[in-house]
Parts: sequence; C-alpha cells; structure tokens
Amino acid sequence: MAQDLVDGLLIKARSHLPPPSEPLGKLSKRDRKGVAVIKLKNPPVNSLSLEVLTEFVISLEKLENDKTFRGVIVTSDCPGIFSAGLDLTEMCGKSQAHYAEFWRAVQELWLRLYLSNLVLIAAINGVSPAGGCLISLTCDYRVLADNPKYNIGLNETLLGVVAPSWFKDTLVNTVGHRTAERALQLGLLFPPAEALRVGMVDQVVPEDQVHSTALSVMAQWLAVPDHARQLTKSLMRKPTADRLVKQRDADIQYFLQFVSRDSIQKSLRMYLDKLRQKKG
Ligand SMILES: CCCCC/C=C\CCC/C=C/CC(=O)SCCNC(=O)CCNC(=O)[C@H](O)C(C)(C)COP(=O)(O)OP(=O)(O)OC[C@H]1O[C@@H](n2cnc3c(N)ncnc32)[C@H](O)[C@@H]1OP(=O)(O)O
Repeated sequence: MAQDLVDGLLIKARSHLPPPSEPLGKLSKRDRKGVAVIKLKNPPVNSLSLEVLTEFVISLEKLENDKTFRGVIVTSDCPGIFSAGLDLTEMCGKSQAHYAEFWRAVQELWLRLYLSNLVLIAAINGVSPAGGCLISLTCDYRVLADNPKYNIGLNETLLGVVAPSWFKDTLVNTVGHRTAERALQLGLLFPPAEALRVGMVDQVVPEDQVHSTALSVMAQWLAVPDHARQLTKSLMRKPTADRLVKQRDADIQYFLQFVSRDSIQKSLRMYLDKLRQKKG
C-alpha cells in the first residue's frame, strides 16, 4: 500500500504541544522506503512563527543527515489551510533584535528548502498565501487539492508590503518573468485551475487524492539516481540561492528598515485588524 511508504514527522508550535516530555518534532524511523512527511501543525492557520520556522529547519536538517531518507512530502495538518504565510504578529510592534532573528529564520528555511538534497513534494491541502506559497515553490513538485477556496500566490502587495527579491526569484523560476511580474504587482491569489494554467502548481487533483498523488510523484522522482538529480537541482537553483547567501546581512538590514517604518507597521496592523474583525 502506498501509505506504507510514508513516515511521519509533525511540526508543531510549542504553545500547542502536549506535555513537555514529548519532543517538538517527532521523527520516527519506522519507514524503510525513505519518504518522510512533514505536516505543518500550528493552529488555527499554520502561520509561520519564529518557533515554527526554527522547528521546520531542525526537522529538515535531521532528515538531510539521516541517509535513510531520500524524499519529503510537505503538507498541512490544519484542515483547509496549507499555511497562512509568515506570522504577521512577528512583524508588528516587536524589537529590532526580534525582527532580525525572525528574518534570519525566514532566510534559513528558504535556503534549506530551496537547496535541499531531498526530493520535496508539496501536497497542498489548503489555502496557501504568501509565505505558504513560498514554501510550496521551494519544493520540486506541487500537487494542489481541487477546491475553489484553495487559492495560492504571493499576495504581499495587498498587505502593503513587498515580496523580497528571493521570493520574487523563486516565483520567476517557477512561472516565468511575465506571469510573475503580473502576479506580484497585483498580489494575485490563484484558484486551482488558474494556478495550474500559469504553472504555479504541477497538478490539481481531487482533495482525497492529494496525498496518494504526491506519493506516486515521489516514486517517479526517486527512480532517478540521487547524485545525478541532486547535482542537476543544484545547477538549476544554486545561482538563485547564492544571490541571497552573498548578502544575507544586508537583506536583514533592508528588512529591518522596511518593517520598522511607521507606514509599514500601520499597514500590517490594519491588515491584522481586518482579519480579526472578519469574525465579529
Ligand atoms: C524591496 C524589498 C523590501 C523588503 C521587504 C521586506 C519584508 C516584507 C516581506 C513581508 C513578507 C511577507 C510574507 C507573508 O507571508 S505575510 C502573510 C500573508 N498572509 C496572508 O495574507 C494570509 C492572511 N490570512 C488569511 O487570509 C486567512 O486567515 C486564511 C489563511 C485564509 C484563513 O481564513 P480563516 O480560516 O477564516 O481564519 P481567520 O482569518 O479567521 O484567522 C484565524 C486567526 O488567525 C489569524 N491569522 C491569520 N493569518 C495570519 C498570519 N499570517 N499571521 C498571524 N495571524 C494570522 C487571524 O488574525 C485570526 O486571529 P484571531 O483568532 O486572533 O482573530
């Protein structure tokens, strides 16, 4: 059975963890076929807090160093939401030191994912704006559930912020320059059929088939010898990643200046308020 191929690894935010005796990221070694599943679990919306980013990096590092694993399926444990993107509360009303630590963690996760030697398949089982979309774009292949609510895209401009150059590069490398330019300026969130048409995802399948499709795709990618596939991936991606690696500190300083502006703080606060008021 396909499910037998899969091992489980759950990323959880500490605040939602059961007793402290349980490790944060659970990495079971039961799997023999070398495929792990990273399930994001930070309810209610899988926002990427500093803690989740850090935990994600640690989990990936463990998998990279454990030679029994050759592939990872990245998916969500929150119904209907793949990830709401970066945790906006981490970018609002905090200290400069906090912003710097947060942004370094965002950079680190992007670099780890984008340059991973593992085959990464995104099983996108929910809405996926901004940072959520970015995570999927770093994967080697994206399978999206066919649900009209499951929009995906880099919507930063709609929040009054700007997708940094390496977010932009990741999108350009996936969908091409013109589609990326339009999508980024307008902050477009694509419904599944559109996302497929522009190449933001590779496959759209019925919701109950996302996981099994990701597994089938994984088998196809794992049929290729690792060394050849990994070197090819590096050839394709390293130039993009190197642009950030060469100027990580400058990128952090740029983020600090940008996010500390009164106008940006105001935009982010207004956006958060709008989200919160939606309910009431
Ligand atoms: C030139 C270069 C310049 C350099 C620039 C530098 C930096 C700027 C770059 C900034 C990059 C940002 C990337 C991002 O990822 S920003 C995040 C963008 N995300 C979004 O726009 C998604 C927002 N959320 C939603 O649209 C919805 O929540 C949803 C995901 C569709 C789910 O909807 P629903 O199920 O109805 O849930 P609620 O909306 O009621 O939300 C529940 C709860 O969660 C809070 N929340 C939602 N999203 C976030 C988030 N991203 N961060 C923090 N909190 C979030 C929401 O406020 C609710 O909270 P309460 O329960 O307290 O009301």
